[in-house]
Amino acid sequence: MKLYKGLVDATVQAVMDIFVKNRQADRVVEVLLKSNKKWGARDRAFIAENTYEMVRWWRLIKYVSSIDKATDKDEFWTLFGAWQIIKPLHLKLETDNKLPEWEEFSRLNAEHVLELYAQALPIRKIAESIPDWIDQTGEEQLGNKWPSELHALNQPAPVVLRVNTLKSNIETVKQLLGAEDVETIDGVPDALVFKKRRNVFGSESFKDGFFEVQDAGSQLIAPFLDIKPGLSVIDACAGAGGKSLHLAALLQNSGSVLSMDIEENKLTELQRRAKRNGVTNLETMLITSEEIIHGLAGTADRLLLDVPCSGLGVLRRNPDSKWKLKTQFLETIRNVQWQILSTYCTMVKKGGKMVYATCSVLPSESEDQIARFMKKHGKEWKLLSQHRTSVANDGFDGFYMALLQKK
Ligand SMILES: C[S@@+](CC[C@H](N)C(=O)[O-])C[C@H]1O[C@@H](n2cnc3c(N)ncnc32)[C@H](O)[C@@H]1O
Repeated sequence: MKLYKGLVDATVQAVMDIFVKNRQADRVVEVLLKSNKKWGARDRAFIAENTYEMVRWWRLIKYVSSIDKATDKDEFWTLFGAWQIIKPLHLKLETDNKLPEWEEFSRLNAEHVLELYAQALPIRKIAESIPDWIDQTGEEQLGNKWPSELHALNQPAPVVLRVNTLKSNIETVKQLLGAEDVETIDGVPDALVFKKRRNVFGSESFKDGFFEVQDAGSQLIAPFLDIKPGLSVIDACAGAGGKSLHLAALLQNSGSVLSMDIEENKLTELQRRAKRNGVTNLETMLITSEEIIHGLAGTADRLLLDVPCSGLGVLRRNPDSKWKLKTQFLETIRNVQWQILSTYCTMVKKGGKMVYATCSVLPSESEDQIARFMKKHGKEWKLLSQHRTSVANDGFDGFYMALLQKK
């Protein structure tokens, strides 16, 4: 293993910013990589990979370093060094684990680190690096499916694209990106996945709106809503519009998409993306009170409720969220989900359809909410189908979707 001090220092600083200053990992990496134009592609990959790996395996790394709470830079260097010692074993890589003889690594005893690593392996919450309460909740709610799901959620996610059929098609995008570098995905008609990780945001075809980056599981949600050209569709938790853009493409720019959210900045970003995507049938609306929802009663042929959730189905993309999530948040967010589901459903017309979706592996945010809804509203609603994607089973992020029809 060849390490360069400047790159290690940058990585150590990034990890410190994430854990000490409580900054978001993807933002920290983005800003850091922009700050030094001299770094080449390999340097950037080194910093990004090692930062994400350390965030992902944080509890394990602290355990093998015998550091409970790191606050100063020396400790972060030690944690980095410990990760380099166990990394080849833990990620099954064919690289050696000998550290350079730098002063910064002088506190580390490689033999002891490896002993502690062997001790950690049988303890799932440490070996899989997850807070006690998430491990316990996962086990309670997923039973024997939890260990494999948790393990899969700790693997880095592939880069998946959704080809924007308003502007291009899968064959053209394949050629533009290099047909030998991408693959199609069975059952997800507009998806292309990179064989090797690649940053696509700088490419001309991205700037031209030929594709968006969107996980395969997420790409199943808009079609699940049974979209046909000409329909009027509401996406009530639209965020920055990943699924709104897909809905507009499935409508072939006919009918209408009304994208709503409670956060204005997300809707502004959505409008920017809609323009790049060549979307012409979409409007945004900020939700400022429940009156806005009542005012749209009975207007939608289709309603998407992509509700806020724990994000425990997308941990491989946002590994820092496992350290930031708190038990109390789960309780609160379930109430918000229920509130959205039971109030916003009034926007659907008779005979219209609604999809309730989460990016959580937990039934309490997903199947249980729909079961509760059907118990209360079974006279007015029919549950047509439910579907779950699983990182362990199909390699897609962990999404849940339920399709309901208003009688
Ligand atoms: C899972 S995210 C949506 C992701 C988005 N649909 C996409 O595909 O990119 C959930 C969204 O719900 C929004 N939200 C939270 N509470 C809400 C509420 N009461 N009504 C509507 N949207 C809400 C959040 O701001 C967030 O953007």
